[in-house]
Amino acid sequence: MERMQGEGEVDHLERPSPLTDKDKVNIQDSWAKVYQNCDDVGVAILIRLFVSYPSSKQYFSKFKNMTELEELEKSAQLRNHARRVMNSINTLVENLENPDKLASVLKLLGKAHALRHKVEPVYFKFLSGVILEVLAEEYSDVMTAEVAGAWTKLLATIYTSITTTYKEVGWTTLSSSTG
Ligand code: HEM
Repeated sequence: MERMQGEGEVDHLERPSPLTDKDKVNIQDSWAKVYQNCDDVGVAILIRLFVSYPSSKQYFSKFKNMTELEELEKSAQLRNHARRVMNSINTLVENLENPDKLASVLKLLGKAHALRHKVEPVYFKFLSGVILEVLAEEYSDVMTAEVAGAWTKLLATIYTSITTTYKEVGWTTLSSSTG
């Protein structure tokens, strides 16, 4: 069953605080391990999103009607998006010291998802929660409370930046005008 919107577990994503130097090192070190299994982890994250929040499949023309897990796992569109998500996160992690680059990558992402793919911003919040969940499960040795805290901050920054871009491109007007 679809999880409820606005669950407490992801509420903290709305209150980002700046990354400390220690946070940056924690993110980079843990990501280096995760990124070694880029394809598998990316697919695991997206599958978890689509299983926990089935309505998130609506945006993907090729698998929006798929319900079988095995079928979903094989979808080229799912695997491509998994790779794109992982590569984008990799770019962000590589540029933690470069706020201008971070801002421009996030702005492009926000624009593409708002204007081209028309994804409701709440799905970015769901995806952030799912990323934290899957990393905690699959990399429990690496994801100490401190490391998880650093990731929570980064994901909160991503979410805030995406929602800011959505507002800039007029998403509020768009959704209220279409009911
Ligand atoms: C951290 C979060 C995310 C990242 C980094 C990300 C990244 C990307 C990238 C790089 C692309 C391809 C470039 C483009 O079209 O501009 C893309 C396409 C797309 N994204 Fe995302 N995405 C994220 C979250 C989401 C979410 C939450 C959804 C919907 C539930 C979504 C739906 C889509 C769709 C439908 C496409 C087009 C797919 C296609 O053409 O096959 N994305 N995403």
